[in-house]
Amino acid sequence: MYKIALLPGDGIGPEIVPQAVKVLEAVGEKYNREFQFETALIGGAAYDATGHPLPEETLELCRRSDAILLGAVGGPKWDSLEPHLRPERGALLPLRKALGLYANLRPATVKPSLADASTLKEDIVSGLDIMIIRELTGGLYFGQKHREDLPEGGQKAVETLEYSTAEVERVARLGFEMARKRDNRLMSVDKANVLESSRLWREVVEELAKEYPDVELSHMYVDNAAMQLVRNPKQFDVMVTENMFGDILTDLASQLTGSIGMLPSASIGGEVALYEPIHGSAPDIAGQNLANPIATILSAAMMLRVSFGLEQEAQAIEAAVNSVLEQGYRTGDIMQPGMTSLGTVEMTEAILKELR
Ligand SMILES: NC(=O)c1ccc[n+]([C@@H]2O[C@H](COP(=O)([O-])OP(=O)(O)OC[C@H]3O[C@@H](n4cnc5c(N)ncnc54)[C@H](O)[C@@H]3O)[C@@H](O)[C@H]2O)c1
Ligand SMILES: CC(C)[C@H](C(=O)O)[C@@H](O)C(=O)O
Ligand SMILES: [Mg+2]
Repeated sequence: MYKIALLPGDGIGPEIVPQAVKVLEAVGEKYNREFQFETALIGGAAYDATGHPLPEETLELCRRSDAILLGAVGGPKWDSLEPHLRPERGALLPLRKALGLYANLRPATVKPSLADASTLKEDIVSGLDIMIIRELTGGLYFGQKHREDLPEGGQKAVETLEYSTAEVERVARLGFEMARKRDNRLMSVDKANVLESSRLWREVVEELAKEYPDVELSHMYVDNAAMQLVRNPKQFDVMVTENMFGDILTDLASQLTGSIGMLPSASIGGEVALYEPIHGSAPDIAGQNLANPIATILSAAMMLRVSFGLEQEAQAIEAAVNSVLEQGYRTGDIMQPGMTSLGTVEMTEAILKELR
């Protein structure tokens, strides 16, 4: 029996997480696996109910679960709260930190039938399969932050960007290990021409490379990496980068796959892993049955593979998703002429039909 903590959160979160649950239940029935779900509040929803975006009970549930599935947090309703009470800074980041989830795996793969949904030309993206590893508990996000009033009026805002050797080494090691499981190529992305933290990053990665002579290591500055992802994304296999660069590059990469609604993620490195789509709470489409549930459903598939070692079950979900897309079913974000437009729930039903 696998205990899964569900944290739907805000916006489209409470719409998409139940879709992934239905898919997990169907997989459980088919392969005779038992999943037990327990739901907790996080983000704005938790703030509204308890006065804090990350209640102690939520953290405690996560700690005694085998894996966590999160929807998304945040939205305009909570944007003017004090930073420590905001869903992003008060819940999501502290949750990742508290659980020690220092590596975030974000695979950008273009499904065979979706190559023409990309903003790029089909031949540039078809067959694309990149694994971006984003450092998740360091860098600017977790540096010191403060504000100062200036004598001449106005303020100064300060954030520090810090990385230690150990922080770089553990995530880079994961990059090398991942490269070994794939095409033996690792691209480390930094800004070593300007940032001291990136100079250290590069030195540590270079040093570690001695342990992985079979892996072809390259370095690229982040500005160039953004450009190369659009110019010729298939040059990449595994990429590893720091927190903020990874945040930005993965939203960019998601568009190569057709939509941000397609890109799942796994945050690992601690005792219990967290799975979530890379997108946010999409307030503009929330509550309208418009959200693409596939990123969350594929995050559940990653959970089966990475946390539970259920490879066959994970593949069954991925195959069902591919098959539904091949049949021409689309949510609004990946809609193309001649295809059948479905809502969040109907897309899930189509996937469930394939799965059963
Ligand atoms: N992990 C998280 O919880 C997370 C991640 C990113 C943003 N956020 C938060 O979400 C809120 C909104 O942020 P944003 O608008 O910058 O980013 P967003 O990812 O929520 O939305 C960006 C655009 O993509 C669309 N989109 C996102 N997910 C979709 C899906 N599944 N199906 C179809 N379309 C989808 C949205 O409609 C919107 O047009 C903010 O409060 C932000 O801080 C949370
Ligand atoms: C909401 C925000 C804090 C978060 C991040 O920047 O890590 C999000 O953009 C993500 O990609 O998961
Ligand atoms: Mg992001």
